[in-house]
Amino acid sequence: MSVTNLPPWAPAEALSGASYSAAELSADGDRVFLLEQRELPVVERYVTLTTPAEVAEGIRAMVVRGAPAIGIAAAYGMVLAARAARGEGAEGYLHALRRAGALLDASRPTAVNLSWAVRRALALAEQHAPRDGEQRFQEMAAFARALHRDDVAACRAMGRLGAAHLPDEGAILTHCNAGALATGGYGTALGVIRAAIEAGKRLRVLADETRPYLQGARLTAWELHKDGIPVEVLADSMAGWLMQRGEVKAIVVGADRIARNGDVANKIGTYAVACLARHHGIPFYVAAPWSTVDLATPDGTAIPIEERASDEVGLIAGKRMVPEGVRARHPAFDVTPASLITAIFTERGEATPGELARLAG
Ligand SMILES: CSC[C@H]1O[C@H](OP(=O)(O)O)[C@H](O)[C@@H]1O
Repeated sequence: MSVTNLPPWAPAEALSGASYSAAELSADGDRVFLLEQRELPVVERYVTLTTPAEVAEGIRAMVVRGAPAIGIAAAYGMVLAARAARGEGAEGYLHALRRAGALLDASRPTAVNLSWAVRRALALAEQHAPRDGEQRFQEMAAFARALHRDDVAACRAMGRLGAAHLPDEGAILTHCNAGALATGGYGTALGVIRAAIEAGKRLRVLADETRPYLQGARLTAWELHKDGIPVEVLADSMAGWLMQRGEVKAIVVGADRIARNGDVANKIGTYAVACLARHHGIPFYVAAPWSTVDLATPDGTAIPIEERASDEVGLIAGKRMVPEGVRARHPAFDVTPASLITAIFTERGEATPGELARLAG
């Protein structure tokens, strides 16, 4: 693994459509570039990875995070596996891709985009295994790049749909980071906000800091400030007070897995925000690509919730905040019931949670 302070790709190569990107594949398909999100907003630094195991560790350790972004990173990890297996016959190739897929799929459990991307890569591997090694590798790279491009297009499509539901002016509350840094580019929840502002709406953003990884304070604020979009950061305890004072006009969040009945798994704290929104009669919107919808999961009780290390809560910038010997709970996600959600925006259309299956096509 190597580290650089500048995007290691030529500007024309980035599929994100921005000067930065959560994950990119080199032109030769031999390296995966991840923006080291644990060091933002202070340092913009990129890590260059060359094996599926390194990509899996980058996802587990949250170098790259965000449901669509980790799906894209996993797809790029499968490209590295296909490249390394160019000299293998069909059986050896499939064994190598299955091993890489298992590593990548095991890196984080909640975002369905990860397993969705690995499943699609393995389906392609099954289909082209008998072909020449170089041809398999190029086909896997084309698949992964198309998945990245499709995600950016999906973000822009759902952004346009959602933008119509936002007020002409006022403050929009967000939770966690569902922006370009969590996707292939442009963002889901932040894509709705970007599209609304591009359409002339005079909006500003209240970004929940979102302890303990601080995706809101460190990542959402960094993205929006870079775009010149007005943003203020809130401690997670402040949202209710600002809703009670009438300052919050709407709420838009992302998702990591949407069950068939419309229940939504998202960053821990989302459920509390949704309860407050309902109490104050404020619209609560979810924006997510169809790759986040999991029709095989009947409802939110069946969504696996990632438990992360206690010290990710107990330490802040390496400084101990919880006494030694005292455990800090760390569920990384919670589930917001469909009944608290006003509408879900996807690239296939918008739906109330109960109507989601209608978009399945
Ligand atoms: C556009 S998906 C973003 C989604 O993923 C985040 O989780 P994490 O930062 O732990 O990967 C969070 O739940 C966001 O809403």
